[in-house]
Amino acid sequence: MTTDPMVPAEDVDAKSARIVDLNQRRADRAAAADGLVTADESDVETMAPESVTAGAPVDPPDPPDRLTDLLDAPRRVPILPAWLANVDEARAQLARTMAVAGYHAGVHAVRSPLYAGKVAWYAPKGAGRLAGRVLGWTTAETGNWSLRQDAANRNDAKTWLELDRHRQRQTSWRWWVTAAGLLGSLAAAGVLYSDLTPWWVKAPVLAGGLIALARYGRPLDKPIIERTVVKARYRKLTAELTRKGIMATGLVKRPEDIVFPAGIGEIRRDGPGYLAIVDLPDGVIAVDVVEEREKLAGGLRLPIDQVWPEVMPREHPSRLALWVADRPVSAMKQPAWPLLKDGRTDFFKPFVFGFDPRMRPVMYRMDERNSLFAGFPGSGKSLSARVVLAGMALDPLVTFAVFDLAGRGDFDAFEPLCAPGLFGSGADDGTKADAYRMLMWLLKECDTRGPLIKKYATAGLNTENKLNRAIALKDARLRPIVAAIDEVQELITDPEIGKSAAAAMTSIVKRGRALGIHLVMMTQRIDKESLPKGVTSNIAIRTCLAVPSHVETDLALGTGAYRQGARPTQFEIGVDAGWGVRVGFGPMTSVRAAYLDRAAVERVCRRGVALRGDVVAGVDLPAVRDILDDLRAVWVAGERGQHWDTLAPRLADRFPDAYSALNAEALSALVRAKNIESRNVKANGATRKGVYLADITAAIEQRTAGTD
Ligand SMILES: Nc1ncnc2c1ncn2[C@@H]1O[C@H](COP(=O)(O)OP(=O)(O)OP(=O)(O)O)[C@@H](O)[C@H]1O
Repeated sequence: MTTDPMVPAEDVDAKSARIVDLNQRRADRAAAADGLVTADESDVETMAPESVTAGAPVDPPDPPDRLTDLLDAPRRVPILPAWLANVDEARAQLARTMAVAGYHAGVHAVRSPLYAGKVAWYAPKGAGRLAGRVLGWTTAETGNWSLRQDAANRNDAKTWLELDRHRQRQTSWRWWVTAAGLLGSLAAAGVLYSDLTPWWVKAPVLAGGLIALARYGRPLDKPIIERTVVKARYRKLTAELTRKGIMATGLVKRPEDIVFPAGIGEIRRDGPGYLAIVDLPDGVIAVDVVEEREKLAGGLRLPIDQVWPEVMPREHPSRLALWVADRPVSAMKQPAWPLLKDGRTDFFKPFVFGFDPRMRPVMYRMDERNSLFAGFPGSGKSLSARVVLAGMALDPLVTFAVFDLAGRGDFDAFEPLCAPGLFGSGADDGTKADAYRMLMWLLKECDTRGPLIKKYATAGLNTENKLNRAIALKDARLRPIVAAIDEVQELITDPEIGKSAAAAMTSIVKRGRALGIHLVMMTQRIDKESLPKGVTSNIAIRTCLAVPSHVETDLALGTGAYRQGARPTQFEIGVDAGWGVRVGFGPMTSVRAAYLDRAAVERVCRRGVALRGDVVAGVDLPAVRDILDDLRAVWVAGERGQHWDTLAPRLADRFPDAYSALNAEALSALVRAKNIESRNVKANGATRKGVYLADITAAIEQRTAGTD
């Protein structure tokens, strides 16, 4: 119901109506809009605008200058600068300073012959120019001559004579000064030239004098020393600039609608850049601005790599965090990985994985999680995952299993950490079969670990039925396992073992989490076949590196990730290698893994082997099974044929080590790979897909005949 806000509701007679002169009312409203008269108060369409309270200034503040301000200042500058208070920081600062000094010394040393040539060329010119200047001053001609000339041109003899008299008065004493200066200079030169002056005074004074003369003699636009530093494009972010940038996205109509929220909206330094937090107007959400990052960067007149708009997790969707770096982030040098030279990690605690655009450390955590690294070839998946494995090498309790199905050798450094049978590198069927066998071993571990952990939990080593460090330390059978598979899509899409491998992985990521089993998977093919939902949806930590579209983003990070602001699509392969968007541990963040080259990884792995006392315990891998023999072993006498969905559980019951995750589809794929057809089988009163015993027997006989 619409009511007149100026009239109390009880006074309104719903049936009554006012007779209004419409022409007069229109004229009034137009005049009111122009601010000429106040519109009629009883006009329901006329509203007094709410009073607007201007917020506090948000630009970075100037330092307080009054004593009371200083005393009341809520934040104080630390007594020691941050880089001095922290030993690592101080060391890094010193190293940076030395590196910069070394660089400049080198650059100028190489150019020194050029500089010497320039000095030799310009110094005589400088000497001539200096002599001319001194002479001009001594004779008092400088300035006076042109004035006299002017008087002469005007035939003004009186002025000319007056000017000349003035010049003579000046020059009479100046000659004395010049003569004294000349004598002093000659004496100084004599002392300098004599044996009284050691060479180490002579040389720098002479060089300094020549350089000074050359500087005086050179044209203004021809410096002697070349510029070696091109200053980075640096912009201090202000409220005006922030508004300008956001306006450039075209999403907001009026700059004043972009509000800096009280308390947190003050633009401030944050790492090597500025951070602004803004509230966007109604109907505009932060993701929209993230989407328009290019236009935003254009509005700020900065390279895109310097502009990092972000959605703020746990805030309302219209709140945007805009971080503007001092330099393009890809050109910034990342801090070194803190575990590079020493230190240990703990499977059950976070460790540093990489750094965000603001160069803040980003942590990684292994317990109760699994990992996925997805991205296009060259995006940096293998190197990113390698940092996770390198971190785990530094926990002596961790058992390793690593399979590199690309076979490029990115993971060779981890071989000494893996038990026999748990390392493989190659794009061949043998390596795939070994990786599959490793999955069977993990399934077996899932079966045996549960009851053991339960026993320790009841004994008071944990309040939940989950593996913790105390239990892992107590029982060698319960050491945490980190199992990595690079190019996992090769295994998942294998026509023979792919289906059962995917089923095994689904089971492992679901069950192994609480049992201290962490699967790390890497893939460059991001589609439904290579990344089955059953596997990915159960993986907690997912990192999506450079990908071409929102489809891959959502497949890798989970449905809706793109809508929530994940933009791995903006990373460029090559320049941005190693950058990815990560979800699953802390808020969604852009992170670049610490850069560890092959030598660094090898050093870390050697430390890992030493931490394990140079001993890597063997594991009890399940026997290699033959599916046809096993099917025969579970066949019930009298059956001609049987359905896949009956045979799969039979196999799982009889040989749990190998088949506990097997489903009908995976079994069918395994058997079809042996050239046996999947056929309609009538059994137990129903017809479904399955296999006939005769076909199995024939295939076995054929195989035996072939090997004889
Ligand atoms: N964190 C990083 N920092 C700097 N450079 C990196 C980083 N990660 C990767 N790179 C660079 O990117 C290159 C490719 O990395 P990587 O081999 O990990 O890519 P990939 O995605 O695994 O490729 P592929 O799918 O072909 O195996 C590396 O050789 C390295 O030069």
